[in-house]
Amino acid sequence: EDTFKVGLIVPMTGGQASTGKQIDNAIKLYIKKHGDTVAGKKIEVILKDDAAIPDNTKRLAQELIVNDKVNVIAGFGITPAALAAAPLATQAKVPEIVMAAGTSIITERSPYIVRTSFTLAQSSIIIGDWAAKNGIKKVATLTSDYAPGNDALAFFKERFTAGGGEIVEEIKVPLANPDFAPFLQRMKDAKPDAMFVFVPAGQGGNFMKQFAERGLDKSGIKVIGPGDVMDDDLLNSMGDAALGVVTAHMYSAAHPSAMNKEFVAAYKKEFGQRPGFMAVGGYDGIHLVFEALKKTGGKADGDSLIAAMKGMKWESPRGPISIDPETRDIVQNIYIRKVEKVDGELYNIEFAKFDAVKDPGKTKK
Ligand SMILES: O=C(O)c1ccc(O)c(O)c1
Repeated sequence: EDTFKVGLIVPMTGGQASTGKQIDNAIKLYIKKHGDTVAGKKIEVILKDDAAIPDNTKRLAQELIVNDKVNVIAGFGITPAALAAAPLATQAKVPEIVMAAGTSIITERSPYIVRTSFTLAQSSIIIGDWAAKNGIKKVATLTSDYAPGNDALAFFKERFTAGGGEIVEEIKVPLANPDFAPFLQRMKDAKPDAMFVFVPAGQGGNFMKQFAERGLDKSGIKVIGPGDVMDDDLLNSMGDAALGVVTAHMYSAAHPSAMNKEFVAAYKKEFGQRPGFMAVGGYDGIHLVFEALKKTGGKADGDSLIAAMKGMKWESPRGPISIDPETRDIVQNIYIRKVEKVDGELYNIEFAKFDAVKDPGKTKK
């Protein structure tokens, strides 16, 4: 009666484990700072590891809803996991808070889905325009072969070619354990001005390692993309090969706001490493749940919570954000950033800002 249960389903093991760990850490940090009681209810987070396998996600969501009677389900490290839970959210009228996955269609799959992460379309249109306007003429693309990679590719390509750019090579790599080496050799031979890269969180370190091993860092081929490949939790271990990489994204650990400085310091103190963008999706996702419950005065049914979440606005470590009342998707600033060394550490330094970007990928406008 006076508990409010959050069923948190994230990958804590397997190739996407860094996503789950960042989200779990961020939620712990949020609750440490804000307490665990809202509108007279004690918030209980029940963590489940789906290893980013959608069949697991579906089974866990079902168990959490039916047995544990959770009030919301949250997390969802990859798009197929978020989609697998959508019919259950609809059927049970339980809000599904997407804290990580980034394919545009997700929020259209259930009226109970609200997203606090990002869409690939949001950042890919911006890097597409930027590339065309900044002397990049030929681009080879390398994208992870599943829904968010396809969104990143489609939205980048549309803007970059509209701006006069040419795509000279398109390579798709498998989501699980990709070996980039054979593709990187082809990239080197194709001699594009830049490589547009989308790999999900957790894979950027391996990508940059293989990039440097094949000497591409000295080939004059620039790396550009959405910011996933330069995730802050791995960036500092990539070495100088990452210097100069330009990406568009919603979060940098170097975002110069007072709130972010405090967030980064507290996260580092607690967990011994930098937060990445997945941590911020989790931090804002739990904030959304807390604030919605405050706004309903403790009414915990799905319809009241979703109504409270629509149009909500707040300041995040990433900057000002809101929930689009029409689409339930996140509206946020997208920053263009360049990897630079500051006090001996690598950071994505923001140098341009696009305010309040809505997801450009909705089929219903
Ligand atoms: O599956 C996804 O939607 C998705 C998108 C972007 C990421 O960086 C990621 O780790 C997962």
